[in-house]
Amino acid sequence: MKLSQFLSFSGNCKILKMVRKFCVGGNWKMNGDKAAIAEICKSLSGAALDSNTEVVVGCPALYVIYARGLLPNTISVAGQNAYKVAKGAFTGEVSPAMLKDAGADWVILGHSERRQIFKESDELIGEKCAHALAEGLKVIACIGETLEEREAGKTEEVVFRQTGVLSKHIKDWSNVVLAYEPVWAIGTGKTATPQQAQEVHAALRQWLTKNISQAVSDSLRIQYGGSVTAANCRELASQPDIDGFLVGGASLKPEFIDIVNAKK
Ligand SMILES: O=C[C@H](O)COP(=O)(O)O
Repeated sequence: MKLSQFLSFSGNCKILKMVRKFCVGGNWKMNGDKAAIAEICKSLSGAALDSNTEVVVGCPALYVIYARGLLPNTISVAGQNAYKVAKGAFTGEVSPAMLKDAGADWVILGHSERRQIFKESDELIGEKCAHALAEGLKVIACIGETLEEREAGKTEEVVFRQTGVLSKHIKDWSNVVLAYEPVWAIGTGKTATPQQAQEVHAALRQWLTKNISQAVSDSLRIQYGGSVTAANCRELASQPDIDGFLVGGASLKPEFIDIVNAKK
């Protein structure tokens, strides 16, 4: 093989390695009842969704079976939390095995609302991720800095620390999506600019290369979350290191379909 052919071949391999399937999650949080969930599922079932985008809806645990029964198989269902062990005397908790049994394929872990309101530590979130993966669930692991931390110039320090603790517990990243959600952008209408989000995603990818492996850095999907709407999703989706979204408020509305189709 001539040098020019080799360079072109290796260049193409690099491009192939970079292809990560866009993944959009809707996090319904503690919203909805049977009527509202039926309405959302009906609208998603009838929509023309980009088949190149993976779609996951994060449903309150109580409604996982119900939503699963109403959605097409092309849309996965996620729990929004799960405990770190399979069963036992943990009143009020739900295990990954239970979510799986109810029809969920995914679980969202480490959301900032879990970290801040329910005081979940980095360590507990890491343990939950390890157990959920061991039980066969795919995991959307959330990280992100508060406004105070951003203003103190600590964004990278915080997200690297959170990812570092995850990496102590996660040995195989193939069933993980990382969701970067700056806390100051969640539910506030203040979206990170595409440049701000891209900057953190690119820094995370460099961190992954240095601290885990080039393969994980190339293949791990990093979603952006925080006031994503139909109006801002396309520009965010055009950033090279943004591989999807984790959507809160807008996932309860018909505009979620436009967000799923942001790459179309
Ligand atoms: O999990 C989703 C995030 O908390 C974003 O929520 P939001 O889209 O309502 O800002």
